[in-house]
Amino acid sequence: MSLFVHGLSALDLSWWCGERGLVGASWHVDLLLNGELGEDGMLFDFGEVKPWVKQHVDGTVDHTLLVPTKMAGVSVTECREGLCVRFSSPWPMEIRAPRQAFTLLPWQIIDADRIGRYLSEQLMKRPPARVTDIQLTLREEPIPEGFCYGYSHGLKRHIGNCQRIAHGHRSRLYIWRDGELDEALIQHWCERLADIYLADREDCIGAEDGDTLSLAYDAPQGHFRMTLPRQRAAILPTTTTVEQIAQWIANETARMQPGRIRVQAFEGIGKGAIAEAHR
Ligand SMILES: Nc1nc2c(c(=O)[nH]1)N=C([C@H](O)[C@H](O)COP(=O)(O)OP(=O)(O)OP(=O)(O)O)CN2
Repeated sequence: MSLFVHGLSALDLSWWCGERGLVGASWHVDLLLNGELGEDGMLFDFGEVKPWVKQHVDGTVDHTLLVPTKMAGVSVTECREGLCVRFSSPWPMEIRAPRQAFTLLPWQIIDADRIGRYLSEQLMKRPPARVTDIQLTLREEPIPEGFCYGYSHGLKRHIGNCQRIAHGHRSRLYIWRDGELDEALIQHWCERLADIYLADREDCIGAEDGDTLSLAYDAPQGHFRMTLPRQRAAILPTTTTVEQIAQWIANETARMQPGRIRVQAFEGIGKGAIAEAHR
């Protein structure tokens, strides 16, 4: 007998890619269980399946930076903050943060299917009674070409795991000008915000004009530090909540374009903010 749950939870995280660098990702979590029926006629109560899996993914990969430790140019060492992780290709980045901000995977590359198998294996270490096999799969939300943006960030004031300096999202973006959906504007922003790091100006340290951007903040989970090429980041005048991202896009767009601008920015799957601005 098999039991399935589609869209059981959503994962929001960042991962390091040999071609794209720091990539923000959001995935639906789907689950398939195999096993035997109990006397209650169930394989495993849906009411128990969901918190069991959600607790596991939230406590492991969710809101972390996935690091392929066997990729050439990746190094992991201990440091005062916890772990210092350095990447050299396709561009250099260093992050110092508490251990819980990273998921170290002894792989050369990261891919969604493999993460799904990894999580399935972890869950199978302590399977519920009567469950003989677990298949967890990660599924991208289908987003039309040109309407998708992806970023990484950290929210130092968040009491939960969003305070981690490099977690990210893959999301929809819609922009209207004077009530009309403006596909050219959307495409412009999606290209500008592809695989970008969004930094809060308040967290920037060091020289304002060099090629390297350094960020630092302290949050409830510990000290977070990061350096990356300035061209891989966009600096916002505020914190990078989705409300402020939507407002920043609206304000910046209104500065360049006449008319009433309305921005609907998602943060991951199924949630986000709407902001307006006009010139
Ligand atoms: N009003 C806002 N609340 C939160 C924001 C935000 O921008 N505006 N942002 C975050 C984090 O960035 C976080 O990455 C989003 O987390 P979310 O997936 O909602 O949080 P959970 O994992 O706890 O929720 P699930 O239901 O488990 O997906 C947080 N809040």
